[in-house]
Amino acid sequence: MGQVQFMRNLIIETPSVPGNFAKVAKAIGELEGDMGDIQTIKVGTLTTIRDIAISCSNEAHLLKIVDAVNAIGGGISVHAVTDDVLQAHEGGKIHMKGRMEIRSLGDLRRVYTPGVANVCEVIKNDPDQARYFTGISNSVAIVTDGTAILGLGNIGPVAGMPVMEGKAVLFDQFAGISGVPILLDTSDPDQVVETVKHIHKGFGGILLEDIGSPHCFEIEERLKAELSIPVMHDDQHGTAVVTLASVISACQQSGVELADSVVGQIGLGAAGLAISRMLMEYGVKEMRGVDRNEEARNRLADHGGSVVDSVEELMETCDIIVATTGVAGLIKPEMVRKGQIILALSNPNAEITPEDALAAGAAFAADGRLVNNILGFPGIFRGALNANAKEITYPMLIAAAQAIVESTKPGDLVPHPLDPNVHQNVAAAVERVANS
Ligand SMILES: NC(=O)c1ccc[n+]([C@@H]2O[C@H](COP(=O)([O-])OP(=O)(O)OC[C@H]3O[C@@H](n4cnc5c(N)ncnc54)[C@H](O)[C@@H]3O)[C@@H](O)[C@H]2O)c1
Ligand SMILES: O=C(O)C[C@H](O)C(=O)O
Ligand SMILES: [Mg+2]
Repeated sequence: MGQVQFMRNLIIETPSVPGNFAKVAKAIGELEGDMGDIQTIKVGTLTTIRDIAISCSNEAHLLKIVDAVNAIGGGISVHAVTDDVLQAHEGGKIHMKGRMEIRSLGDLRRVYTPGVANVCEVIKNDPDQARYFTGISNSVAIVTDGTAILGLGNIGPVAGMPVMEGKAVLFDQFAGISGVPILLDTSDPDQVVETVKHIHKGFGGILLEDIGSPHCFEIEERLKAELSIPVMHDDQHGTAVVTLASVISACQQSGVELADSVVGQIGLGAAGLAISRMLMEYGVKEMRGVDRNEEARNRLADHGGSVVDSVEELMETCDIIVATTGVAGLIKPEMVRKGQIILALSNPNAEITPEDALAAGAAFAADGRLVNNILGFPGIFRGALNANAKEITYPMLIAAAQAIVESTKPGDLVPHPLDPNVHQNVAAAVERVANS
């Protein structure tokens, strides 16, 4: 199947006779539609209605699938096409909720005035008490300027809000952290730094998200230096942690020594430079990189990596390939060398699909849906907040990567993102290092 960007649900009616659903599945499969969740909405005496999630390449591809299902005949028909992804976003994905219910006047007086004044006094007299008597130490600001939303580019912070809300949902579910999106209408490093400094008191940490390069580097460095709470740019370090973990697992499983491997990075922006730096810090034989932007190439060289001239040259000369360009289909199957490990991490569409990379001879291949910073940032912040850490350091990040490797089942590259153990293990490892 080609790149998956288009997700819709087909509401399909079939006569309630065994074998009819198989006909539908065959028609969809023959056109390379990828079936997801299937829900039976109604089983009637005469007909059955199912809601089938489909991933396909584009609208034209979907229409072909609909036509093919309708062409089966015998009473099988597509009733409607719905957009479950859009529906799931109606009203937004997050909501600020109280942790206490107010059922009586007594509750009201405890939660609100006059009782609350006493707590304000306690904090005024000893500001550290805010850690216990407010939610500040459990809240992380998710800050974006909208300049590098996934691989969609500079689409602005409001269009990027669904991604930020998504990160907030993940923070809540996997780490019990309140993630609060902050949308900035400036990308100027001075203004971003000033703004975040002025709002940081309400948060225990700052997650910078989808802020483009090169301004993301200056913004993160300055905020880390000026704030005494953990600051992390997810696209840099969250991604680097998960990439390091998947590279370690791939090497372990294919009997390759990472220390003897030449690793090639395609795209040296926020994610690519951080991945290169982390792999060099961990220890690889050589780190090579390519980018269409000269400044980006120079940054890799400044950090000790070697620059090559083309994607083709990189593909020819490296054992392990990581790509973070935002350009779908950049790696052609004919560029893949037998036995290579290929992590094409751009979202929403990869530089090469894992299926195509494996078919072209890769030993291991994954995309950005699998190797995703979801496995890193919730646990990293949980661990840092638990330890009351003032910053997130390299040793904390390496410990997070090792915890991901240890949580990975044999045969897999990374753990399943819904496995709660991985987030707990990452948090525990980060907390341990922060406290040491
Ligand atoms: N899987 C994950 O967890 C994860 C995490 C972070 C970013 N990403 C993905 O990585 C991509 C890049 O994100 P980013 O934040 O680093 O963006 P970025 O804009 O900072 O970096 C992209 C870099 O790719 C380079 N580039 C673009 N086209 C190129 C080409 N044809 N050849 C060589 N270089 C090229 C650009 O010059 C730039 O330096 C996005 O698609 C994003 O979704 C994935
Ligand atoms: O948001 C994701 O899925 C991962 C990453 O942060 C990205 O920008 O692609
Ligand atoms: Mg991102």
